[in-house]
Amino acid sequence: MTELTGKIVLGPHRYGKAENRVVRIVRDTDRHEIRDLNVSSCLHGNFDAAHLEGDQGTVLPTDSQKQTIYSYAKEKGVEFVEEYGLALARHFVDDVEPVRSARIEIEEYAWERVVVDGAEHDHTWTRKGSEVRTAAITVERTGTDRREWVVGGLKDLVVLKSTGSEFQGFLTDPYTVLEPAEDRIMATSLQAHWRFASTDVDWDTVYTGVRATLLEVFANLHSKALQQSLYEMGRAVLERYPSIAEIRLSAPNKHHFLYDLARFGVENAGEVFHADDRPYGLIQASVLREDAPDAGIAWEPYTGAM
Ligand SMILES: O=c1[nH]c(=O)c2[nH]c(=O)[nH]c2[nH]1
Repeated sequence: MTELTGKIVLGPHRYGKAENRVVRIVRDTDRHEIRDLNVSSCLHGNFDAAHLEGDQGTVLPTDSQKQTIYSYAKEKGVEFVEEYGLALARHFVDDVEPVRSARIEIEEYAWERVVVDGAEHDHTWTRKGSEVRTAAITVERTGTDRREWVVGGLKDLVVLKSTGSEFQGFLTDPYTVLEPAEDRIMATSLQAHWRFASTDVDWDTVYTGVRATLLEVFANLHSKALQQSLYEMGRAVLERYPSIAEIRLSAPNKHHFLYDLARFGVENAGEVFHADDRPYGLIQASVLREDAPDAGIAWEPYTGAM
């Protein structure tokens, strides 16, 4: 047994208010708008004494962070979640002395208008699908220098194609029982997060375009594996959007196994499947430019929201 006797010290630490559920209604006219957000703040800085001595002198309460998050939803607005996140992160870094870096993580839930008598209703919506838009904004101060990173993204985008996917020619070992598939269902619940090279971006246009590009390539590429699909999806995004330095993709392989109907003398030519929920293959890849600017702490997750 190894016995360790080294001095015990405080390691990395940070704190914030996680998962503030902010719903902002814009009611300047009779046609209201809704933004439905889950916002987390995370501060990193000179907070050693709170851990070592119980001294709260440098600790801005997580409750104050929460109040700021709600007040900024009105003061700054949430038209673009990336700008709202930047305003919050800059505030914590610039105005709260002990803070060295601040990270704001945002999930946005989509709503769509109810249609009544053929017309979209002014102030009633239904929740739209499982898909979530995400943004992670990090601002860091070193001396007089300030660095900023914005990572846009989406998650829980469930997508399935019923042909145009194969998986063959794989390495085998004594435990391999998988049969090669030349025509299979491919389905996933996609997570994609893309890091911008700057903060001067047409946020919504890029979001809509990236989402459409991911789906277009998933649909149109004849896929030899999920790995190939992810790379081609990422490559297409970088080719079309020069404001993006890097994209990270994570895709559970939602397996659909051909159901054995031969036992009943019934033919099954790719028509009846069993959708298995676990275990699942989990394929992850990042695609980036060779000249991508330094990612710094852009990818350090806080809540696990992304
Ligand atoms: O697209 C796939 N990639 C894999 O790595 C893999 N492994 C597996 O069993 N099925 C699949 N499908």
